Amino acid sequence: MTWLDLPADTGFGVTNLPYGVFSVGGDRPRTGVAIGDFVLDLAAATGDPVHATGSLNAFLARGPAAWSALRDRLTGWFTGTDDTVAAHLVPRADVRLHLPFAVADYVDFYSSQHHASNLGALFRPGSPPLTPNWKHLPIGYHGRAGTVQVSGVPVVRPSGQRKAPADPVPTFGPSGRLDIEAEVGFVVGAPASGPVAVGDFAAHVFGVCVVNDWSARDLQAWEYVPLGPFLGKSFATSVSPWVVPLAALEAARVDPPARDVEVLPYLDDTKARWGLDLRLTVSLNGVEVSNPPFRHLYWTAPQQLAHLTVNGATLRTGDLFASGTVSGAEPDERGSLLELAWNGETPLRLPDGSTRTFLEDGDTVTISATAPAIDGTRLSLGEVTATIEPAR
Ligand SMILES: O=C(O)/C=C/C(=O)CC(=O)CC(=O)O
Ligand SMILES: [Ca+2]
Ligand SMILES: [Mg+2]
Repeated sequence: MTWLDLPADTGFGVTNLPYGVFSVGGDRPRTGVAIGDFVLDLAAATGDPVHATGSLNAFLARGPAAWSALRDRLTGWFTGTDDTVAAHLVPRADVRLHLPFAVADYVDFYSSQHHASNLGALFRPGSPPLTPNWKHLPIGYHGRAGTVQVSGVPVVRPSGQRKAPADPVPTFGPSGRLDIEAEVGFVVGAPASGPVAVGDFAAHVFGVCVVNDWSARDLQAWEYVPLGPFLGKSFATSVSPWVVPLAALEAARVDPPARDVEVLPYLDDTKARWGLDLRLTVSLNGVEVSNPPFRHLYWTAPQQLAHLTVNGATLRTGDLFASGTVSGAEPDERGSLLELAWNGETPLRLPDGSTRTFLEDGDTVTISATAPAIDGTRLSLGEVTATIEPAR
């Protein structure tokens, strides 16, 4: 129960309590917690200067005991009889949401077997869809932290080198194959000076957000051999403004899919089952085009984190690692346009009569996600949206 007047299907109920950074008018960005159609001003409600810094990092660095203490306090405030904190609620419609954390390092994985098989077929026809290493380790690459931007910030079409197989030489110009990648991001709170065992995942990772890893497929296809993605993915990565704590996702935990190849001991997750029953929705210009299911991801976030640090690489507060594109088995569960329109062979038909193979200038892409909550409702991870601006 709560004294708050919450819309029935809010998605931001008392079992969610995601953290973000907001401002009203031109005032200073500070930490807030989304609740119903409101944001609780944590700087004002707690008086703790850690929430007045304009970024979640200092709070995230405090670690899991501090995270759960504040979550308990918030739950107490919202479910008790004393409505004192009501004075610090701001209508969500009035706030501007900022990038919630300063991104330290950004890593992107490749953990959906359906996505990896589809991309293998499209990028490497004639070779087996999965590379020989795929079921032995979670493949990933280090991305560009400085170009991670919050939902709502436009994406400028990148330019670069591209060379189709039939072209004799590369040419330079705006990408003609601008794409999306629907992903889930994991935000590191507590740092680590070396390997993080799969069982220590929740001691370091604070929460999750929705990610769109924009990808220029023509730039990517020409540049990626042999070192992997570079400029085709480094121009922009968009994240949702709310970070949902892992503590809110207990009811979403499911067994990961059966693995058919034995993994090395450091990747054994039988004691840390972190499959997550998240459902993503991808909309293009307001039209739903895909519903990628997260629960089938072959590699889970604890395995990704264990792999990311197993060589001794340190972990910093604000590190972001994304799941990789989430694609399900069905054609309408794919997380990229490259897959949805199958390399341009089966264009998407939109209700206005137009078709899409890749993004056009002016297109708006929105990715949202939900998860089961402990009270039987579905909680919202919010959404990540952006509109494409012409190349400069
Ligand atoms: O298979 C390839 O060569 C390329 C794959 C991707 O572009 C996917 C990627 O960035 C990782 C992911 O999001 O799953
Ligand atoms: Ca990606
Ligand atoms: Mg990127």
